[in-house]
Amino acid sequence: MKEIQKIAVLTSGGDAPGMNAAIRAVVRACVYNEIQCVGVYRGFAGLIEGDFKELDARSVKNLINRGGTFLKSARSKEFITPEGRQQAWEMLKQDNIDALVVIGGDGSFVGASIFASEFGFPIVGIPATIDNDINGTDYTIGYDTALNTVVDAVDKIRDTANSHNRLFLVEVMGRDAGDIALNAGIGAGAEEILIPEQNMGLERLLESLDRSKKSGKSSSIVVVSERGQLGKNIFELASYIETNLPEYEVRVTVLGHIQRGGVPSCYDRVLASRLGVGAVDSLLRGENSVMMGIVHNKVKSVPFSDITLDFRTIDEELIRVADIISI
Ligand SMILES: Nc1ncnc2c1ncn2[C@@H]1O[C@H](COP(=O)(O)OP(=O)(O)O)[C@@H](O)[C@H]1O
Ligand SMILES: O=P(O)(O)OC[C@H]1O[C@](O)(COP(=O)(O)O)[C@@H](O)[C@@H]1O
Ligand SMILES: [Mg+2]
Repeated sequence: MKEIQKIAVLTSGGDAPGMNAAIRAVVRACVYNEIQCVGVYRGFAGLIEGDFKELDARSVKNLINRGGTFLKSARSKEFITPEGRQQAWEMLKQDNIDALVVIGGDGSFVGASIFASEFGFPIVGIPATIDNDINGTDYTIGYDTALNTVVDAVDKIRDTANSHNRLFLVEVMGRDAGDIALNAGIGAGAEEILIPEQNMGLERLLESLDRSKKSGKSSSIVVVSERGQLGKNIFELASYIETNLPEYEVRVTVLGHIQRGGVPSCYDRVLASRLGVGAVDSLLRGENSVMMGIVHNKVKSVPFSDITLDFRTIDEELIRVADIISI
């Protein structure tokens, strides 16, 4: 195996608060181990174009507290083609890069895994996405900050909902994962939480809202994951509720991309720092095609083959708690 002397790092897919802290940790772990570090701009797109920049310890100053990613991120259609990946490999070879750290989400790891096996190129992943939808790690970088952003927003919505006796439907992100909706929903005291993993059905939703009204609740918050299962978008759902339960005055708030920005929480900064150092350690141990995960608060290498499996479970205990505390 070739000794690792130069590592490249990139951020890919949807950005997440804490990505900068992860890049910083990778760069500084390289400096600590006397290895060169190269930043790749715009994820796999910049890899294909050879958009690289040498980074040293001072290049990543004043970044630990900043949201977004200073290396920028992208979703690259070209990297999905064999020609695109071949071009990326040429660029890495041309710059004498020995290994790559990919900071991104599930999609980025599918691409990284294919690339690593096609070219036998050492790659280690760092999970960063607000969605928390990656098997093999208890938490992804950015998720904690996004939860706090959602809870803060819903707290504000609660003030106005209560003043006007209204029902608010609040849409949150999460692609196909209900983690943000379920946890922020519990944290913000939502009346109902609609997640993609569970279809509660329109009838049960109406029954529940009807019960709430009769139990004396004057205002309510329903947190709806962006891919709810009820077959209606959030605006259609609002009209459906108003038609069937005319006693409710309904308003809709779509939180959107504010969930992806902002100052990373302390938890995300610490997680990003641990996983960044762990990624460089992992490459220096000779590992390849693994993601650094956090499992029971310990940093752990998880093979890409285990995390790209298409299964997701939602914690039934959380659903039960949400039901009980919204009575
Ligand atoms: N099957 C694949 N083959 C090659 N590259 C892929 C594949 N799936 C995803 N990627 C790459 O990973 C990028 C990021 O994936 P995406 O799902 O958009 O975000 P995330 O990594 O945050 O889940 C894609 O734009 C693409 O370049
Ligand atoms: O930024 P875009 O392209 O609008 O994509 C929105 C999607 O990105 C996310 O914010 C993050 O997802 P990824 O980390 O997989 O990119 C999802 O919650 C959302 O469905
Ligand atoms: Mg994803």
